Amino acid sequence: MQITKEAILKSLSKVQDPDLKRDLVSLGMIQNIQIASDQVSFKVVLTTPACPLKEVIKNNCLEELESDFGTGIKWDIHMTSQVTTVRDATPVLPQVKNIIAIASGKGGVGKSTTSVNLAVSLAELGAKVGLIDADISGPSIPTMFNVEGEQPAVKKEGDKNVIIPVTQYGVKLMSIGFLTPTDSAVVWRGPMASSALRQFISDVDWGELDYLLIDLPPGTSDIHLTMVQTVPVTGAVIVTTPQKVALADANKGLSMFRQPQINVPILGVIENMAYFTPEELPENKYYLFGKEGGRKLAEKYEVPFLGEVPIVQSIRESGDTGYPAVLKKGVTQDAYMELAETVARQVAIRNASDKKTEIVEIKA
Ligand SMILES: Nc1ncnc2c1ncn2[C@@H]1O[C@H](COP(=O)(O)OP(=O)(O)OP(=O)(O)O)[C@@H](O)[C@H]1O
Repeated sequence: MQITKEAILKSLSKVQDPDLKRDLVSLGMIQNIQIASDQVSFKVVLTTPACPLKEVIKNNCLEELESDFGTGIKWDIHMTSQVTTVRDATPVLPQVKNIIAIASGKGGVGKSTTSVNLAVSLAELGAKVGLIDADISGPSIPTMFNVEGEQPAVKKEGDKNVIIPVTQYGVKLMSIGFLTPTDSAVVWRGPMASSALRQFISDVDWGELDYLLIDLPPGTSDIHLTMVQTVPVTGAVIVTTPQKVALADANKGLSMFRQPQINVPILGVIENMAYFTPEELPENKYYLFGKEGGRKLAEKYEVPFLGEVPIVQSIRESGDTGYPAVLKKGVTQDAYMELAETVARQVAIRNASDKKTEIVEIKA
């Protein structure tokens, strides 16, 4: 077969993205084809940073090309990535590709710990990441990032004051905790917290982001409604522990996003504290709170199970010292990096469905 751009595209249209179940050409992933006499180069633009299927996709491309054009050509395949979005026409945060709500039914299941480690893992994978701490019940993110007591700077843009987020470990941060002194006993009323969240969304200079994570308060609250009324959310991640009492509440949290008038897609369920493991003996697993509760919740609602994180002493210590567990080599780093890859893949799968999430208008 003669080598032309069209012939190369025809050959590559036989290669599917295993997650998105569509061919690379119709997904627009093949770019910048350059043909020299016996050498061809092109880019494969994947939809997630550090896609775990990178090698599989590259090999599948090579196989199709060699079967159509023989083995005499040097194929220079450059694997790169660009996070996808269905938020491109939205007036609120147009430069933010994906907004991910992190929710839980019950307090204390490790939602903030998971949000922090997910945000840092996504940044470690090469993505541009922001994190909003909207948890009025205990804004713990400044502590978990070791930026307690920091004050975000403010700059003028025209007549508007714009807040510059605090950046730590490659993640841009805004927290309700930055607005109150560390030891103060300010009780956040719903309307005050809602107005702070609205400000975090519209008055903060987030710049370009691949993922903006929002750590919500536990349960269902005014804050959840403010979020979906202020900004179209790409999807929600539900964090739960495996025991019955936590699962009962996680059911409610998950159902809230599913209500027809809210209609935020569920990206999946994360099971935190899935089992206890001593760090030096990771093959020993003790199912303190029961086994696979989160997985069963995901099955019941037919949503993806995103993964499990064990109870490890160093995860708690990392939260307290403000140096996220994912930054230290070991079982916890592996668990969080894998989780982040899975979340990024689910975002790409959700975006390939092309359905936009709309801002919710709730009638009083
Ligand atoms: N996998 C884990 N292993 C060990 N400790 C953990 C793990 N996940 C969370 N923790 C610890 O459990 C406590 C509660 O976690 P965290 O504050 O993240 O929960 P939360 O669900 O955000 O709570 P809330 O929403 O009520 O503020 C913290 O001390 C945290 O360090």
